[in-house]
Amino acid sequence: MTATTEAVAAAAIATTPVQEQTALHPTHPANKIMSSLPSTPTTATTETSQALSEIFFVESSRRKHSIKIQVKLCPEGVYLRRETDQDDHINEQLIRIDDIIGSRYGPRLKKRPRGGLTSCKNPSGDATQEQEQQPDSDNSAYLYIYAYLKKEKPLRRVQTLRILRFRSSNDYAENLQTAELWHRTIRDHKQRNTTIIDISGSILGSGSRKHLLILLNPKSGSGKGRELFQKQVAPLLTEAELQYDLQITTHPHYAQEFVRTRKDLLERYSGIVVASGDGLFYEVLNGLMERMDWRRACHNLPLGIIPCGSGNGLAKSVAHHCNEPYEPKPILHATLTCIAGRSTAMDVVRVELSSKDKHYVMYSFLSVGWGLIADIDIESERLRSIGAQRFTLWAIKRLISLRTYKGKVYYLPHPKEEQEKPIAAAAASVASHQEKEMEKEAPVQLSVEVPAPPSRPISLPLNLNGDVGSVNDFSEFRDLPEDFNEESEADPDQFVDALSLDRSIFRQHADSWHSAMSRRTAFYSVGGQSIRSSRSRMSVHQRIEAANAEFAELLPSGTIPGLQMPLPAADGWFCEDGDFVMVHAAYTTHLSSDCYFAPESRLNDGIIYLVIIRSGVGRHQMLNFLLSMNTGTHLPHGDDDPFIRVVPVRAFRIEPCGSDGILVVDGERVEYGPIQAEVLPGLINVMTTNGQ
Ligand SMILES: Nc1ncnc2c1ncn2[C@@H]1O[C@H](COP(=O)(O)OP(=O)(O)OP(=O)(O)O)[C@@H](O)[C@H]1O
Repeated sequence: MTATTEAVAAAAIATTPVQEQTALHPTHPANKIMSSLPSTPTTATTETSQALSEIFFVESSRRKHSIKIQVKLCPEGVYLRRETDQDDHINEQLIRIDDIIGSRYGPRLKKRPRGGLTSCKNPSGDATQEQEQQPDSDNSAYLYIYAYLKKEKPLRRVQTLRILRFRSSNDYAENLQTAELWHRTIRDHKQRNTTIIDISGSILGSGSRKHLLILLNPKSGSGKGRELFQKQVAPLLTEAELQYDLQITTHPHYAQEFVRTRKDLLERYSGIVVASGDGLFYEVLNGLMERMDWRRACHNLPLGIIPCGSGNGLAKSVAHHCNEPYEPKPILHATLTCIAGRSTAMDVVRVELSSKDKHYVMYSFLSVGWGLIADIDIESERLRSIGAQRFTLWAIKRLISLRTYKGKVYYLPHPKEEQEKPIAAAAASVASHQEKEMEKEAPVQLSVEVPAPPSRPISLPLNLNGDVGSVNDFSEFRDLPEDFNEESEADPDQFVDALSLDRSIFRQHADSWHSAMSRRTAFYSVGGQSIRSSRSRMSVHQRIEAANAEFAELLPSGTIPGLQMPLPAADGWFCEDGDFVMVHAAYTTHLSSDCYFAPESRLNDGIIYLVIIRSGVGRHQMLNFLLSMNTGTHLPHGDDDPFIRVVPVRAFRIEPCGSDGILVVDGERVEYGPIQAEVLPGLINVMTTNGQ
């Protein structure tokens, strides 16, 4: 079939809804869009990179005149230009290729989409008999184009369906061929638009036709995960023609194990989507990090989140990053983000914890908290049945009896912060303010019965022993463990076991792991044994180097000393010692969908925002702080506030005194004790709409 303007007279366009069209005068600048496009109808071409263009007609029994619509399909999207017979009224619309999620072609859908089809006329204006035909005898082929147009003020996505009806031929197969060509062209334009080639030349994102892995926690949030998925997510995936494998978790750690052990993860999947809360995302991230090929997995498998949980801090942060709407349909909007086929690098934070004789390493993406917010989060769990009100109630309770915690907070300022504002100067200024403010705040402090703030400067560089004091050079370096015995034999299989990243082995020997990566040591030691092979001709030092090189591949190398080691002043560590109401570190903008905690944060800025609130802060100020967290106006500007400070850092360590308190990582409680964290910039990729 040759599709000419006449031949396409028997095509129809129907729209749902039509509110996207704007009335334009023929001389309106937007008309230039159309004139700059290829003008001849090219439907019959087999080269899908070319623009397709055809004239469609809309017939309405209510209208006297037929409406002619020129439709052009170009790499930029679908342009529709509508003219009435009088030719004095033109509407024009561009549906951007980014806003189109997919299309489908074939016979008319049995279930008529909302808005329905509009029957058509041919160019001569004769009413067609076919419009009255039953679907069975209809030889038209239909193309359904699914789009979600982005609108500002208020920011939203408007669901839009365009239906093109092809019936130039009496032969259904020929009409279908034309519809298929349009469908294929849309798909090609979309793929070309979303294929991301990274600096190493490899293809990321959904340019490929691999499956998506979707992990769904049926128990998350209100426990309606399955239902929400079926109703809101699956239809969009179908419209986007995305193939996916759905894994429904059956118990805690299911997702972590699945991701850790699935052998063909990289070969089969183009990305992993978590349909759940932040807890399951944490599992997936840590499962990936426990894989031997973690580096490739983190790089090649973008992670997406569809918020079915109760907190949903990451989903909100991603929406914020891409300037995408979130409420009132967070699941719809997040699904659109996951199927957009683009990704952005995101920071991960490596967290080390130590409690009694145990030592853990975990990877976090949201926050680490100690003190007030962590307490409210965890202690209010007992009121879960009353919903989100539990936070407000518990916050009031905790404000009335404001608790403080004694300990030390160390931090390594982010280089940007160091350049802009020398931290020691800032600390001195905070200290002098603090002295002045102490007098004003004194009555409130008494009434809340919290200890007075320390009278000495609160941030000072550290010496070698980790004590606050003068700066000394750090020069200690050991390259062999003291007990290293060149002649000792070890079963090479033990080496393999140690590298298998079995979680129990990993945690059991975590000390050795992190010390092998520490700057201070460069030795490899597993469970007190040194590894050697009698067959090897390598020197001890070569073997050490080789083992260390292998370690470097196995886990992201931290750059800060291990948790048991002192923090070298030469590397610029600072320390605050005293009583704290809370210390909360955040690396995404939102801790939950309504907690805009770190407004300055960016997904991949390599910065941890450390919010430190010292004892002595007034209850009224704390109340304001908590109430303004949802608008992001809770943090003081500059260094004027003597009690509340925000320090952009690369790494930090908290050493709480005593054993009574709560520590949270990504909103989940962890064992109470020393904890340190370091940002690993841009370690993973998360699905976004803009790929920036
Ligand atoms: N089938 C399951 N049954 C019970 N618990 C599960 C199951 N699957 C996963 N989990 C666990 O449930 C925990 C919480 O899940 P998730 O984070 O998805 O929901 P949430 O707590 O409601 O949301 P948020 O973390 O955003 O507050 C996870 O840490 C995970 O280990």
